[in-house]
Amino acid sequence: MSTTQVATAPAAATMTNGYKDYGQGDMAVRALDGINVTMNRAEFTAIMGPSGSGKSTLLHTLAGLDRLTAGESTISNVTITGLTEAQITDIRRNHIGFIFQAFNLIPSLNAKENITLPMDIAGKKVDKAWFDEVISILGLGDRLTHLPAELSGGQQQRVAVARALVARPEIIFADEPSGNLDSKSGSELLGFMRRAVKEFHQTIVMVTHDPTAASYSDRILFLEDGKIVDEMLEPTAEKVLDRMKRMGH
Ligand SMILES: Nc1ncnc2c1ncn2[C@@H]1O[C@H](COP(=O)(O)OP(=O)(O)OP(=O)(O)O)[C@@H](O)[C@H]1O
Repeated sequence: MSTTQVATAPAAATMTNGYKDYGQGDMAVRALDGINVTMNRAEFTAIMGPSGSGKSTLLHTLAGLDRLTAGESTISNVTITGLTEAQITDIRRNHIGFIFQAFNLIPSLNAKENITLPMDIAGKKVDKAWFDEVISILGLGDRLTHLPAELSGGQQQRVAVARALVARPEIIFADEPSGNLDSKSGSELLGFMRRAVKEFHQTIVMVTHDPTAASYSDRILFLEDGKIVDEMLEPTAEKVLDRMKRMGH
């Protein structure tokens, strides 16, 4: 290994001077307004902020689902700004996992097939021991042959989480992952995501409106009008609620 590789501890994802404008002229909206952020490996970051502050836009541009108007972003030390769509798709397949509120499970595939689908598409071999560990921790062992329609909401969400984790992506982006779940399933899911960060050194970036969900993270970034206006380390639900009250939302 060369000394340069030893000397740098690359971030899972970064954005430098990120701007995103939607629309033109009078209709133009600046959704991101000069974002500088580093998502460190093995860290769980939550993104909070009022409706329209740019949370989803930040998640989508970091994940290469949408392009910045100006600025730069990296995944796994690769600058994705300026790559072709095909190259970005390749980076997404190989380095990124997604957990969205709509689970996006394929109705005709059973749980196991849904979980391994991204790896099958990428032509990657599934690590059997790791697969078994994820399934066991998520309690999905006896549900693997079920179709999504035969699973509860919480089980479907756990399948979506397993799908994101099994490939061991560099980084997982989650948009309100516990949004549709009852509070017990939601806290189980968030507890598991936290465990994936602490025990398996997974990197997770999650958008949420929920102070309790955000309290599972290591760090919260607060967005307002497309800018990061504050950061909270080691958050608790009380601290987050208190901050939201002080800021008037
Ligand atoms: N495709 C689009 N075309 C035009 N404007 C958009 C588009 N997507 C987002 N915007 C605008 O950009 C701004 C930021 O939107 P974004 O969805 O990132 O906010 P958010 O913080 O995720 O909001 P919410 O909490 O309501 O989901 C908003 O003013 C929104 O109306």
